[in-house]
Parts: sequence; C-alpha cells; structure tokens
Amino acid sequence: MTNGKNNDLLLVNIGSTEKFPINFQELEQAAKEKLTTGPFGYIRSSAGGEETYRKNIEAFPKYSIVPRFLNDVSTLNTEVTIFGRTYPHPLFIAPVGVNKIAHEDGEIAVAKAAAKYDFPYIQSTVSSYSIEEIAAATEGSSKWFQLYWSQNKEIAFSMVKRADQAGYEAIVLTVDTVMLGWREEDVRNQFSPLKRGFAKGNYASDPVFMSALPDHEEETIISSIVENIYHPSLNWDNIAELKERTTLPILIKGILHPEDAKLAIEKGIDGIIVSNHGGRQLDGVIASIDALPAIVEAVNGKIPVLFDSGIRRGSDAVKALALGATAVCIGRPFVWGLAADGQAGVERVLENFLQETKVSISLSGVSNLSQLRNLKIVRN
Ligand SMILES: Cc1cc2nc3c(=O)[nH]c(=O)nc-3n(C[C@H](O)[C@H](O)[C@H](O)COP(=O)(O)O)c2cc1C
Ligand SMILES: CCCCCCC(=O)C(=O)O
Repeated sequence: MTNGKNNDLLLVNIGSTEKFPINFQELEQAAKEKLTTGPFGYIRSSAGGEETYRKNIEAFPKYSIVPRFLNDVSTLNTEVTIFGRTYPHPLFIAPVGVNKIAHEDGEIAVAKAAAKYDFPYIQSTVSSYSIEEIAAATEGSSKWFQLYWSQNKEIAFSMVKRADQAGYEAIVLTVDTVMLGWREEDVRNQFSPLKRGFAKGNYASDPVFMSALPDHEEETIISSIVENIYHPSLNWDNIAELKERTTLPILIKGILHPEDAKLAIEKGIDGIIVSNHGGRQLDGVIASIDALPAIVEAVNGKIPVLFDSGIRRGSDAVKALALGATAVCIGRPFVWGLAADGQAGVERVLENFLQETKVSISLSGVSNLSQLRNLKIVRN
C-alpha cells in the first residue's frame, strides 16, 4: 500500500487472463487440491468442536462500518509507527510454524513475499527453516521472532539471542500454547508435524539445544523438541527473566482478558497481540474481535495492541483497526496462498489484501489511520 495518491485499484487490477483464487474460500479449496489430508487438516482445523474458529469468522459481520462521505480521499496515508519504526501499512504476517507441510520452500517463501509487500514477518519458533536462514534470505526487511518458551529455558534465551544477532526487531512470546490444544482432526489423521520433523529449523541449529542431547540422531532431536515445547509452568516470573536477557521489545501474544493486558503493562511488556490462536487452543473462548474493544480500553494507548484471528479480507482489517488495533496479523490466508503456489501464491494473497484494505479505508471516508480510529463502528 503506497502512501500518497489513491488510484482506482480495481480497474487497474482487472485485465489479466491469469486464473488464481481470490477470496479465502477459493484459496482454501486450491490448497486442499494440492495437499494431502494430514497437512491440510492441520492447517485448516482448530480445537475441540471448532466453536471458537466459527465464532472468529461469524463475529466480524456483527460489526458494521458507518462510513463518512464527501471527505476528500484522493490521498491515503496508512503509515504506522511501532517501537520507533515506521511501517508503510498496518498489516503483519502472523507467526505460523511448520510451513514445509504446505510447501517445500516453507517460511523462506513467505518471508520473501512479506519483504516484497512490506508486511513485517513474525517468524515462529517451530519453523521449518532457522532464524539465520530466513534472515539471510530477506536482508533489510522487518522481522520479529515469536518465542515458544522451552522446558529448558536456556534454549529460549539462546533463540532470543540468535534473533537479536540476526537483526530481528522484537520478541513475541506466545502464552496461549503452553501445551497443544485438543485438535480432533489431527488425532483422526494421526498427523503431528512436530513428530514428523517439520519444526526442526530453530532447534537443530541451536547450540544450547544440541549440546544438551545425548546424540544427534533425528529421533533424539525430534523427541527433545516435543519434550521442550510443552511448558505448562510458564508464569510472570519467567517474563521478568526474559526481560533481563534481552533489550528487544517484548510483546505477549494470546491476550484475551483486559486484566491480563493491564498486568502486561505493569510487568513492563512493550506490546500485546489480542489473539485466540485462530481457535486452535482452548475451544469455547471468546472471538478475538469481541475481546478487542475492552482490551483497547484497558490499555488506553500505553502500548501497541496488535490483533489476529479471523481476518479474512481487507474490510475485516478495517474493522479491527477502527476498534483500536494498532496493526493486524494475517494467518491462514497466506498459508493457503503458500500451499496453492509457493512464494507467488503468498504474493498474490498479500497484494490482494493490501489492495482491498486500501480501498476499504478510502471508501470509509478517511485518509489515514488516526482518522480510521475515529471511524464509527456499530455492533448489531
Ligand atoms: C498452521 C498454523 C500454525 C501456527 N503456528 C503458530 C506458531 O508457531 N506460533 C504462534 O504464536 N501462533 C501460531 N499459529 C497461530 C497464528 O499466529 C494466528 O494466531 C492464527 O493463525 C490466527 O487465526 P486465523 O489464521 O484463523 O486468522 C498458527 C496457526 C496456524 C493455522
Ligand atoms: C505445543 C506447541 C506446538 C506449537 C505448534 C504450532 C502452533 O502454534 C499451532 O497452532 O499449530
């Protein structure tokens, strides 16, 4: 989304004879045709009876944009500044692990596409490629590192140090996944990407992780990843320890309660991501978009509040931004783009997202993000 003069993007885009899935349903269908049952089910599905997954999607139409007209929208500025860095638009790539189950090029393809369209890339701990491999493939672009705490906390600290050294600009500690949610589809398909070695990127390249192993056999590496990734004892004291080990800004991902948002601020956390993990963890929790307004109110502008879970198109992003999100993260849509056509598929998804978001902001009658935050949203 370039800042400046606003063109008629739809008419510019139409003219190609190339066929490619455009919306989420088409992308999911295209991915289904490419993937086998286990990987497709792992990405698509969520926890329990998928009540929260459905709520995430069904909640968006309950919020309506009340646009203003006769404001000059011939220019548009979508810049947002977070931790001192200005980004051209408020769309991020959510941390999504084990990308090789969708496409051989995995996270490298996603990070390159993200760099091309200026989406800051949040790399998952459980990536198929390492921090250093992704940094080398995308020099100069903005990257954050998503941290899963480890049973052996020295492994977590080591990964944070590596991310800092590789030029990543923030740490996103995910707190809703201290153990894996109950995911029936994966039980049915007997599919675990962790157990099949798709999450090795950052572990097999980590000196602390590797030096703690009795041998370097594939089986030993995988079983140690599985042991370390479960970290049910995670608590606020660990956050204090993490703060002592890095000067990078720390965000907490998975906040749904306003009191946890307030606690995060008290404990010196630099930002939060309102998220229910796309419904993949505790089924039955509140839709992420329904949790957002109270959290924005509790935070009261003190730290950035990012948002994910259920963003499927530009108008969803507009609603989340108007409800007070500083930026929004795209999840499953880019994974389907990756499965459908590798880096080119992710690029198409991001480009369309950007264009639809830009058109939607302008048609709401506003020209920048601070005006967007004052846009009226009603809940039917
Ligand atoms: C296949 C898959 C893997 C994911 N892996 C991670 C991860 O490693 N770390 C993390 O914090 N969140 C992870 N997430 C959650 C996303 O960051 C994000 O919260 C979620 O995708 C948002 O929901 P949506 O995709 O339905 O919009 C994953 C999501 C999916 C679909
Ligand atoms: C216990 C942590 C496993 C993480 C697997 C990746 C992930 O977050 C997901 O939703 O899948």
